[in-house]
Amino acid sequence: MSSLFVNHININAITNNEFTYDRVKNISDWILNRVDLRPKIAIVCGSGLGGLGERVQDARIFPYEEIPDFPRSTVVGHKGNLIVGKLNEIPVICMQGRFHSYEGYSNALCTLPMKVFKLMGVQTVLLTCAAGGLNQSFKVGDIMLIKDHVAPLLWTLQNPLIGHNDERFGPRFPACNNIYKKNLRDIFRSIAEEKQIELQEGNYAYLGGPNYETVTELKALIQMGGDAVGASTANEALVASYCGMNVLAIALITNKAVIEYDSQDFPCHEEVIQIANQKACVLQELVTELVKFLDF
Ligand SMILES: O=P(O)(O)O[C@@H]1C[C@H](O)[C@@H](CO)O1
Ligand code: HPA
Repeated sequence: MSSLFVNHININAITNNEFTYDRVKNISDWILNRVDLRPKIAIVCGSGLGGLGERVQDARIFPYEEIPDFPRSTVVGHKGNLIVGKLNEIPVICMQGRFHSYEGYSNALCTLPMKVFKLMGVQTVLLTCAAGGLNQSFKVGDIMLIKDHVAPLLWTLQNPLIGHNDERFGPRFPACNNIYKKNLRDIFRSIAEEKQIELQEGNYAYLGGPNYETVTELKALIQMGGDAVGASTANEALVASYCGMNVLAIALITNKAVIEYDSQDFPCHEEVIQIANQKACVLQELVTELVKFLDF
């Protein structure tokens, strides 16, 4: 077993057979037994966006390596802490760092936290990520509300719902035409308007990474309806929605995808982190306000 991984989970398991109800319940109970709060909102912090976790008050911080059967964060800009506490007085559980398939994790494992949230009683999942802008009208630093996704990787055996289906999580054949809830997007938009923060809305194209995309791939993603491209979020949104939780997802445009052949511009993770750090406070402000409206 690689040193990156803890406990008994086979991280190469492609299907969700590895992540049985009992195993997920064990993780959920482990967390619930250590906190008094019962958060109904979960927040996932994307690359460079973990600062949100520092806003959580009365925080109980669990490094991922302490949580049984939990993977570890290996990416720069992802601290690897699960935080339970209050944001703007509202109980939340916050992932300071997520799991990506390019880290060597199957998508079933990348999305395991969504099932843990479900068994903890979470009702709304708020996903954040860094993404490259495909839409030519987007600027670096823009915030994009995700309306829908296109996810070629999830058309393959990397779909996290493949394998035995336990109906206690969700249905065998979940509908996916309404994952990113309009009412939540409307709330988020009105908060942004009130704060006079410009907001974009569009579709997130998901690929597995770790390489950035070729020009032809980027053109194909645009043809498919993508407005921004990234290596996370769609897999989590799929599983959260399958589990019956409400999903709101926000992408910070950290770079413009380079869509010209022979360009000497190149995307890089350092730039992604740098822009995310610069713009994180705007996103944090919006999310901090938002949670007040999500604690139904
Ligand atoms: O976790 P997110 O989706 O925010 O991370 C993005 C996508 C890649 O993991 C990485 C590329 O720089 O940042
Ligand atoms: N492509 C893929 N993932 C990303 C990008 C990108 O341009 N920017 C941030 N995450």
